[in-house]
Order: sequence, then structure tokens, then C-alpha cells
Amino acid sequence: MEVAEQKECQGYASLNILSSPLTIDPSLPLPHIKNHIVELCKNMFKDWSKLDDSCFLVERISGGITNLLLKVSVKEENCVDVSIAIRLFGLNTDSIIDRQRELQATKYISAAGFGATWLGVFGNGMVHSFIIANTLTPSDMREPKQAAKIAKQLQRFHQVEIPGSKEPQLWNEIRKFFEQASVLEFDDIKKQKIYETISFAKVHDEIVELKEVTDRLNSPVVYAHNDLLSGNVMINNEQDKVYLIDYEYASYNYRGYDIGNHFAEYAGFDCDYTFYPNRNEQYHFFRHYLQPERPNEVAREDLETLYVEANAYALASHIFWALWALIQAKLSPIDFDYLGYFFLRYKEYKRQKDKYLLLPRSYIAGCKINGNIHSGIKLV
Ligand SMILES: Nc1ncnc2c1ncn2[C@@H]1O[C@H](COP(=O)(O)OP(=O)(O)OP(=O)(O)O)[C@@H](O)[C@H]1O
Repeated sequence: MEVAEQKECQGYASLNILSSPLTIDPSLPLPHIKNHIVELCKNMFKDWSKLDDSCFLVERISGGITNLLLKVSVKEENCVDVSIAIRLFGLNTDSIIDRQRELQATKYISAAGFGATWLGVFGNGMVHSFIIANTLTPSDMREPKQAAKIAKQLQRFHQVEIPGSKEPQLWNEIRKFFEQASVLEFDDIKKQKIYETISFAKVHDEIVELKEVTDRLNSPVVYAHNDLLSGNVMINNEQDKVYLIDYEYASYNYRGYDIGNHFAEYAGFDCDYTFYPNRNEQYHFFRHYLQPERPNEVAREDLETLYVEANAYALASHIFWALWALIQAKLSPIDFDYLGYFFLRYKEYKRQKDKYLLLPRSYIAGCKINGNIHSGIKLV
């Protein structure tokens, strides 16, 4: 365990967020990590500082592909069992994830009652309360009952106010990822050869075209989660509670992007896009998103507007995660076929591009002809 510079944790004491300068190398073997985690807990939680090490049970939570998630169960002196979740940031993730932005988001989103209670921050990770709920799978997420709950919670999430710039981040992030992803070099010759088959000039043109069309949709800017895959949704059905967790990519963004990105995740990591929601399934989601209390009263034109937005921005989601995957292919120590993931997302982008770019074009043209500008779509 190393001690990071104290300044990294400054500023959180005033929020009742515990802080520790300790860092733990996530590449260490798990038994070593567990020892360091106990040390960290004792360092952060003063009530636990004198407990014997045997009072701590540290277990790995499976699920994430970026970070290491651990559950710590603590037997306190009064025989009360307390559980917390500790997230160790994955190695080399700082070039992909803006950790300061994530901490800022976590502070406000957690205060607004979403996700777990944020308890502390340390050199390379965060501590949260342990959520007692089921993590969804892609097939759970597609169930109409769960989709309605997620839509309703997402609508609330989109109303969170975060201080600072409200500029949507989508194109800034895509630009940043493009710059990094287009100049990679792989030591592995096989990987390098596969990488060289990608035409970045073409990817660039696609980005320019996509931005040009989606900009004209004037999709409302909201505080967006930006990574609403099944593993980031936890539901406790008995208590009827929905938790949207993991704010690594959260930022102000287009509502259509957050929803389109969520729909793209119906396909799971296997990218089986036969599961991408059809128009009826999407409308079901939109009804509960737009009017959670009166879902059957949503106006047809509002459903159509959101349909055009979500599917056009789902294309942007393919580009975003395709570029992300290339950077991960180079930097991540995790054993996942990130290069393969690039091709799956980019292939789906190309397969759907004509259909989902034609929609906004016709929609905008239709608005022009009818002189009828629908609520969410204005010509600019
Ligand atoms: N506070 C918590 N309480 C209980 N379980 C949790 C908590 N936070 C995360 N988990 C579990 O750990 C899993 C991984 O968490 P998380 O999504 O934060 O990791 P990640 O590495 O960022 O994942 P990914 O990169 O795939 O989004 C979640 O799917 C959930 O099952």
C-alpha cells in the first residue's frame, strides 16, 4: 500500500466524506489486496481501528470490467454486522475517466438519493454503502416492468443539478477518444495488423456527419448517466427501489444520447443486437420516462420525437464505445477482447446508420414542409 499525496483528498472533510491518502495496487494478488483493505478500513473508520483483523471479511464482487469491487463485512464490537463496498479504480483508467469529474458527480448524485451512500474516498478508490439489491442482467433490463422502473428513475436522474458548466460532453469526449484511439501502436503484431485495417479517416467522416444531423435535433441537455448498462442498475423488488450506480461517465449530455445508449446496452457485452428494442418497446420506455405518473397520456408526437432522438444518438453511442474499446485494447490489463468489441460496435453503427440517420432527416424535412415544429425538435 502506498501513500498518495494528501492534497488529492482535500476538500472532502467538509462533506462528512471520510478520506484517506492510502492507495492500493489493484494488480496485487487478492490475498494481499484483502490485507491492505483491512488496513484501509481501520485507517478510515476510527470506530474500527482497534478491531481484530478477524472481524473483517473481504470478498470480491464480480461484475465490473473496469474496476475491482470488494465487499467488506465487518463484525463490530457490539456484534452488529456492517457491510460496505470498496471500489479500486482499474489500472490505466485515468486517460479514459476524469476522476475529478466522477468525484464531483458522485457527491451530488449520492446526495440526491441515487445509488449507494458515498462514505469515503482514498488515493485510488471510493467507499460506498453496500446496496442490498439484485444487479440486472440485459434480459432483466428488457422486461417491461423493469424497463418502466428504470425509465422513471432515469427521468429523476436527469433532473439532478450539478454545479459548473452545463455544456453537453458527448462530442468533446468523442473527439478526445478519437485523438487517442487513432494513434495507437500495439506490441502484439496480430493486434497491430487488425488495428491497421481501421480507416480513421472514414471514422472521422462518420463522426462529422453524425454530429451535423444530431445537432439539428436540439435534444434537451440533462444531467446524464451515460453508461446505463445492466450491471449499473440494481433493483430491490421487495422495497421497490431502483439504484443507478457507477458515475464514471456521468456528465451533462443530450437526453437522446443517454436513452439511446441505454437501448444499445440491451444487446449486452456480446452485442447481440437482435435484442435492441423495437418501436413498441421503446415507446413503453418513453411513456414511463416522459410521464411516469400518467404513462398512457403521453402525446404521440412526443413519442415520435424521442424515438428519432434516441435512435440517432444510439449511433453516437456505438462510435463512443467503439473508440473507447480501442483505447482499452491498448491500456487495460483486463482480459477482454476490446479490439473485437470495437468491430462489433462499429459494424452495428454501419448497419443501422442509414435507417437511423434517415429518420431525423425526414423528420426535420417533414417539420419544414408542415411548418409544424414538434416539441423536442426544432430547426436550427
Ligand atoms: N455499492 C454497491 N453495493 C453492492 N454492490 C455493488 C455496489 N457497487 C457496485 N456493486 C456491484 O459491483 C458491480 C460492478 O460495479 P461497477 O459497475 O461500479 O464496476 P465497474 O468496474 O465500473 O463496471 P463497468 O465498468 O462494467 O461499468 C455492479 O454491477 C454491482 O453488481
